Amino acid sequence: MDLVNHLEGRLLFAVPKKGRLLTAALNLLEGADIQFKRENRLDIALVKNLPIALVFLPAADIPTFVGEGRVDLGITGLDQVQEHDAGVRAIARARRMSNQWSPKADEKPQGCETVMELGFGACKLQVQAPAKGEYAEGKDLIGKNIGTSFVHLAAEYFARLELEAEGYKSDIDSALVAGRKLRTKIIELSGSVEAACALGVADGIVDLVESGETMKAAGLKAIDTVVDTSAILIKSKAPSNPAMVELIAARIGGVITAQKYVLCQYNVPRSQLVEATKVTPGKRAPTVTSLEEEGWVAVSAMVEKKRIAPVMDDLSKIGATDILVLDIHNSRSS
Ligand SMILES: Nc1ncnc2c1ncn2[C@@H]1O[C@H](COP(=O)(O)OP(=O)(O)OP(=O)(O)O)[C@@H](O)[C@H]1O
Ligand SMILES: O=P(O)(O)OC[C@H]1O[C@H](OP(=O)(O)OP(=O)(O)O)[C@H](O)[C@@H]1O
Repeated sequence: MDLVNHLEGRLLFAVPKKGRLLTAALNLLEGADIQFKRENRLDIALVKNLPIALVFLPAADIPTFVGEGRVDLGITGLDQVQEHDAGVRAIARARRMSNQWSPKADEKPQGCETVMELGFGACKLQVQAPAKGEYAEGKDLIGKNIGTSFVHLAAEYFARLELEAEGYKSDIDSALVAGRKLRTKIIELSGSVEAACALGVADGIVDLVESGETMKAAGLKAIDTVVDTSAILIKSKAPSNPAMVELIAARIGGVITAQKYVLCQYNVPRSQLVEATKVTPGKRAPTVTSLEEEGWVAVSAMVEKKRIAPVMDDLSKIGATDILVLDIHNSRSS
């Protein structure tokens, strides 16, 4: 089937085609009941049960497609969105400087809007330098060679430091740093950035760190954080079908809530209900029902998964019994 000719009327949804975000993104789609079959080597898949087409793209390119309004929704890292935005600022500045900038009245609004954080893909974009070297802070690397795949964010980071070194205050306008001519040399690398210092290509790097293992193995230390990032759902500023965007966002939001919370049910003496409610306030409020036994109530409340063990300890302490913890398969709050 010629998929490209079957896209008419479908909302386009960009998903990372490989890498760190792929598996978690596919799990989210499954939880949201977005059913599709991806043919071998094809980067477009029609969704069977909704008027949507999935477009599999590199995480780094998704902000461009969404930001230009070519694709309505996307899953990517905040780092990638910020890198894209920094690139747009640099181009805008270059155009302004060369007097080529003329806004068109009929132009579609550009840029991505964050719909929600997705709760996976957490890592940090950090400035790193040799662990045994002389560089201890970002400003020590001014005028040096910096290897990175995040050239625009790295350039803005060093532009800020260079301006600060020249006496500017620390809350410098982003329009001033974007596309600024630098003393620091930003060297674009597309992967294995951590090798750049050991091989003499760079004095420092700007790269992602999750566990810190790669950085440690390469003899590097983190000296500053540029972006604290995780995966986000983004939408274009002028989506083709806003109602479908809302529907998908609500479904994905429900899956994320379900992944984050468990349902805690227990019995407690009514005299302890105020204390119990403090321990399990629920998302809005706990559900309280009377028990056949005089003076007792049954309580049910959503609790963050990561807090459930101490919550159970506290409930036991105040006299709760029959404490059950149930997984939530899916949820919807509005
Ligand atoms: N340990 C990690 N290292 C890199 N990225 C991570 C990590 N953990 C989460 N991410 C997120 O995953 C996104 C995609 O990175 P990843 O390296 O997997 O992409 P990719 O498309 O395979 O790119 P490349 O081919 O350049 O490696 C990053 O922008 C970041 O938001
Ligand atoms: O802190 P860690 O858990 O060790 O993860 C960080 C590493 O992971 C990423 O690289 P990736 O493995 O995606 O390969 P790449 O170097 O080719 O981008 C990133 O660029 C770091 O090198």
